[in-house]
Amino acid sequence: MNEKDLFDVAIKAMEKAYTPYSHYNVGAALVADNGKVYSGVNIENASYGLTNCAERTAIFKAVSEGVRSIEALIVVNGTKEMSKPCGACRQVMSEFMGGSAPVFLSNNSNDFKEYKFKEILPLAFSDKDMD
Ligand SMILES: O=c1ccn([C@H]2C[C@H](O)[C@@H](CO)O2)c(=O)[nH]1
Ligand SMILES: [Zn+2]
Repeated sequence: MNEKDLFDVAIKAMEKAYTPYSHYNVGAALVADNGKVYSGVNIENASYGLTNCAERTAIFKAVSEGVRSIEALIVVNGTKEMSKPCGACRQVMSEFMGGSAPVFLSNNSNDFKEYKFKEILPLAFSDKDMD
């Protein structure tokens, strides 16, 4: 699965985003250690702070099926602006991603910026060595 395939999965997943408050749709897709691909969307709430981002939804779906390591992750959104995961999601990523694992930040138009995880969360508070 390359970043283009992962992009297609995330864009398709994004149709299911639940965003009655912000109308800002986000989709995420990841490749897990078991070879499977998991997707997630943002899920908002009338109590705004309880919103779960697309990235964490995808990660929590994977981990709840036994995944403990994420090999690659992409984030798309419904606009032309590139996605930027929030701090909470970056911290959750640090639990399951190695420092060199690729994170693709994208938009709705198949533009990519590829980062190593450690580039988007330097000095991570983590149990692991971020290599
Ligand atoms: O990387 C991001 C940034 C924001 N959001 C969501 C949270 C909220 O539903 C909406 C606006 O912040 O976008 C994500 O899911 N992922
Ligand atoms: Zn987030």
